[in-house]
Amino acid sequence: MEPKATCPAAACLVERKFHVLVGVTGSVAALKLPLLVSKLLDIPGLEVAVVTTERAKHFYNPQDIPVSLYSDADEWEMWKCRTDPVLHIDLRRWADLLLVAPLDANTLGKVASGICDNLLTCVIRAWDCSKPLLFCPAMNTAMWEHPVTAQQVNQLKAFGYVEIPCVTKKLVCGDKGLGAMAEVGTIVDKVKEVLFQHIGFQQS
Ligand SMILES: CC(C)(CO)[C@@H](O)C(=O)NCCC(=O)N/C=C\S
Repeated sequence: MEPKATCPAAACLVERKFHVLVGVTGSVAALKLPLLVSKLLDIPGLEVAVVTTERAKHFYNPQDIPVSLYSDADEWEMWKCRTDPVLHIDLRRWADLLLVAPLDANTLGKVASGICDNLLTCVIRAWDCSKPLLFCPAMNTAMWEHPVTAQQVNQLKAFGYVEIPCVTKKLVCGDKGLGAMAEVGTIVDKVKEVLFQHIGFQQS
């Protein structure tokens, strides 16, 4: 995952790219994934990879995702015996920032309670909390308004994860209300903000 330096000295001279791992889950807002990845790639110095849940695959075409796209099967393809790499650990090491967009109601619940039954939730479960984790909730308004949602969003914030709040829209099912994923521009601006903070730390 890391660029191979030709020699140790060169390693410190190579300004490696800032690694953004995008997690995508089974909200209809996952149809925005190609646009989100495209806008992130417009930021100089970023390298992007995607981890998808199985349900998210219903909402985008993998041919529209021009970066590495990992799913549950990849973990099991890679690991056959004890000396093989563990994909969710490789990914948590590779990533400097994790952006879960959209975070659907199901995965919100899993993350809030530590369930890790797929590649994405395993990456999150193993996440190094010294690195930024940003999440973009997206779900039907009725789901958003259920009292468990606020409890679980607050639990993720208590972990130190950063919420990019959902917005009010006429949703695809016809309901009008909160639950729409934040606009892609808002999400990308937040990533830039965190990135510049991070670089600021590096340069200080
Ligand atoms: C899809 C998009 C981005 C179009 O603007 C917007 O409606 C949205 O974020 N919806 C997510 C909410 C959701 O998952 N609804 C599921 C049932 S209503």
